[in-house]
Amino acid sequence: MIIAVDGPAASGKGTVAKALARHYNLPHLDTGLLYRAVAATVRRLELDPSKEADAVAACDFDELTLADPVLRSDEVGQLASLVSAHPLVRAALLARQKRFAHQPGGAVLDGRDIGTVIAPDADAKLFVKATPQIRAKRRHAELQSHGSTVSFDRVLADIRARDQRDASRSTAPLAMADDAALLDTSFLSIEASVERAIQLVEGQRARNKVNKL
Ligand SMILES: Nc1ncnc2c1ncn2[C@@H]1O[C@H](COP(=O)(O)OP(=O)(O)O)[C@@H](O)[C@H]1O
Ligand SMILES: Nc1ccn([C@@H]2O[C@H](COP(=O)(O)OP(=O)(O)O)[C@@H](O)[C@H]2O)c(=O)n1
Repeated sequence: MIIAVDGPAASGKGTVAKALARHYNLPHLDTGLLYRAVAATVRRLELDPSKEADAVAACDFDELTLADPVLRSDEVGQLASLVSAHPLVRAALLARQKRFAHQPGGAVLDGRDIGTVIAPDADAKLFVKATPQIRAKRRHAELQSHGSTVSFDRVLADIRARDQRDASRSTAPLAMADDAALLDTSFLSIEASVERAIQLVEGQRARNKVNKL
């Protein structure tokens, strides 16, 4: 079974995707980490994130970069949203994500374009959302817990800028797939979000079975 989980920054998609992977015993890929690794590599090599060729060169990043805590920073998140808008960067990361999604037994992936581009054939698709204020509050708390001193206003402004850039780019913009189920986590605890996500996946699986009859 392939489960696609998409949504904007700090909506809770990673939390839900990890919990679904545990529940269904499936491997999980946080695709945002790939774009963050490209961004961190651009920064380390002092390349220009606005130049497509520079960003493409960084797609050949060292695998160890994926475990670097710097990937979680607000700055790298912003840079990731810049480099991810280049069509050739998306193309360079496409095969790896498609392979992960279509491995035997299935997988759970979270990102921006899983249900629309990486796995349009997914058995279940969720689009996770929450208000910008709530997402900024969660991300701010998360960054603080990792020692960051970034202000709440800065995090909120960055989230809004990233939402705008991710939704308006021409290649694979952040968008809810027509056949995705919406999960608004604004007023749900993590436990309630996960419970609802499992219900939605089960609903989609039941619908698929009926459609196959
Ligand atoms: N429903 C929720 N209620 C409160 N906090 C949440 C909820 N879902 C996620 N979080 C917290 O918000 C932060 C961002 O969640 P995460 O799943 O990483 O978001 P995303 O993958 O969409 O960026 C994390 O610190 C996470 O623990
Ligand atoms: N499938 C994906 C995943 C991430 N991204 C980009 O990578 C950036 C960082 O993604 P992320 O999922 O790590 O960010 P958060 O939602 O965790 O804040 C996003 O702002 C997107 O620009 C993308 O374009 N497509």
